[in-house]
Parts: sequence; C-alpha cells; structure tokens
Amino acid sequence: MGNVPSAVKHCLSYQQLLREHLWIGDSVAGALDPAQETPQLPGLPECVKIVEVGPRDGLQNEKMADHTEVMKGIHQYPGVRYPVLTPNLQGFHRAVAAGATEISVFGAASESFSKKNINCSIEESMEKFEEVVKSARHMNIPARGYVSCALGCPYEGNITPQKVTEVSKRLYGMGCYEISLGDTIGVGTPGSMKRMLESVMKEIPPSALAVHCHDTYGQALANILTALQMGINVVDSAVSGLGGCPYAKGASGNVATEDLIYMLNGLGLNTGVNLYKVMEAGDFICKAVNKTTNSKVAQASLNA
Ligand SMILES: CC(C)(COP(=O)([O-])OP(=O)([O-])OC[C@H]1O[C@@H](n2cnc3c(N)ncnc32)[C@H](O)[C@@H]1OP(=O)([O-])[O-])[C@@H](O)C(=O)NCCC(=O)NCCSC(=O)C[C@@](C)(O)CC(=O)[O-]
Repeated sequence: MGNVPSAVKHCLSYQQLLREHLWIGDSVAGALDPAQETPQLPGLPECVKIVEVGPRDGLQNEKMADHTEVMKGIHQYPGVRYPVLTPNLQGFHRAVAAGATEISVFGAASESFSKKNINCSIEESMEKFEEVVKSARHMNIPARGYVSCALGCPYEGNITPQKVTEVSKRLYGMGCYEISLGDTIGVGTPGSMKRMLESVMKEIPPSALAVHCHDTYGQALANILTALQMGINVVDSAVSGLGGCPYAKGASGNVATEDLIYMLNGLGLNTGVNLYKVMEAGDFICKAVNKTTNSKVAQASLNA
C-alpha cells in the first residue's frame, strides 16, 4: 500500500473484515448466521437489508485521505457494492474515475443544513443532483439519495414532514433507486418517525425507502422498529455506532450495527448477518481509531 496513510490502511482492513460478514453498501455482504430459532412477529417485513455505513459515515470524522486514494486502495470483491458520496458532477466524475460503481447524492430537508453541509440551497442542490443522477443513469450506475435532517435540524430545530416529503419526492423523481431518510442529529422519536413516514409514504413506496438513525437521544432502535412496522426493510447502521456528520455538532454516532442485528434477531427477522463476526470487525476498528465502542451489545459481551 506504499504511502497510503494509516487511517486509510485501517479503513481498508476494516472493509475487508466487514465484507466477510455483512452486506457492503455504504456497505458489505456475506456469511450467514445459523438460522434463527425465534419465530417472527406478525406485522414486520420478512427480511431486512442492513446498509453498513461504517466505512463511510463511521470514519468521516477521522483524519482520512480523499476518496480517490481510498477507492484505489481497497480490493473490490465481486457482489459487494462500494457506493461513494458525490455532491456534484465534479465529485461524480472523480468517483467514477476511481472505480465507483454506485453513488449517493446527499440532500437535506433543512435550508440551513444544506448551506453548511454542501454550501448551496436545497433548490441549488437538487439542480446539481439532477445532473449527477442523470449522468449516473446514463452509465448504468445506481444512485441512492439521502435526505438529512428528516427528524430535526441542528440549526433550525423542527423540520416538517411535508418538507422531508418534498425533497424525497424530488430525489426519487430524478431516479434515485432508494431514499435514505436521515435523523442526522438523532433527535427523533417513534412519534416523529411515524408522522414523517406517513407523509413520505404518500409519495414514495416503502420498498424504495430506508432509514438512517443516529442515536444521540437513545431513540434509534425504537425509531427503526417503528419504520419496520410501517413496512420499511432497509436500515443504515455503522459498526460500533461510530460516525456523525461534521456539520451536525453534538450529534452522536449511528445506531450500532451490532445492536440492530441483536434486535432483528430477537424479532425473528432474517438479515443473513453473523453478529459475532460483526463484533469482531467492531473491535478491530475501535482499536484502530482508538475509540470505545458505542454498541451496547458489544459492551455487554465484553463485560460478560
Ligand atoms: C459540496 C462541496 C464540495 C461544495 O464546496 P464549494 O466550496 O461550494 O465548491 P465550489 O464548486 O465553489 O468549488 C470550490 C473548490 O472545490 C473544488 N470542488 C468542488 N466540488 C468538488 C468535489 N466534489 N470534489 C473535489 N473538489 C471539489 C472545486 O474544484 C474548487 O476547487 P479550486 O478551483 O478552488 O481549487 C463542499 O461543500 C463539500 O465537500 N461538502 C461535503 C461535506 C461532507 O462531506 N459532509 C458530510 C457528509 S455526511 C451527510 O451529509 C449526512 C449523511 C449522508 O450521512 C446522512 C445523515 O446522517 O443525515
């Protein structure tokens, strides 16, 4: 790996570990846990796809190299998806040149957050994303859309479900195959999640929606359960609960993948993910970036 900085090296071996055990999306795919004995509860989806955002969201606050360097450094396994965040056409072309085969555009339901995060208004961001998604579709590159601040904004406070719906509809309409609704600062509750989803689902089918919950107020799993009960079966999470947006001060990490899998196993929902191996990957990356895990499941198993 020559001159690759150490944070990138950690990210690469971490990706390798994760790829052996999970779906790789923001991501990972692989080995099956032994079939769960727990009978599935009614009113829930049959299986859940976990989009592992640890290698991206989990590490974006670390001092790391540019995506070009990261993309060049990783070994890309067949059947594994390695999406790259691309805020504009320049980023898109650079990502494709570096070998990206899936991209994500990332908008917000808050004007102030949009300005701080990507230095443009929501309307301007939609114009840029239109260009990106159009180019991606031209090249058969799947594009995912994020909507940040779906349950609250660090600058504006409450965000209306109507605003989230409006932005989600624009992203879906331009060709994003899936819209990930982000509780960027982790302030949502099952109540606000339900109200927001009821509104968004009037315009977008649940099969094209995902939830992305940060855990600042300890509500992430409850919010995810609410989304599952409403028919959503794609959930973003980060191993060890790492992560957070640099433009959302005070916000904690994502819901921990370990805790999410533990809950899904308990509900009898199939993920095809081996919890113990994810914990191994979590332990690896926490040591590499000198952090303690935020996963309650990993903490409990360490203390057991
Ligand atoms: C979007 C920009 C680039 C606009 O930044 P800008 O300053 O407005 O860009 P610009 O068009 O005015 O160009 C300024 C310079 O940047 C260059 N530039 C322009 N675009 C690119 C590019 N793509 N790649 C590399 N270079 C770029 C461009 O070439 C130029 O270089 P110069 O001519 O001065 O040498 C900036 O605001 C930015 O980088 N924002 C991203 C911040 C970020 O990474 N935020 C965290 C993402 S996580 C998130 O958003 C939440 C999420 C997804 O996890 C879900 C959730 O939890 O809610």
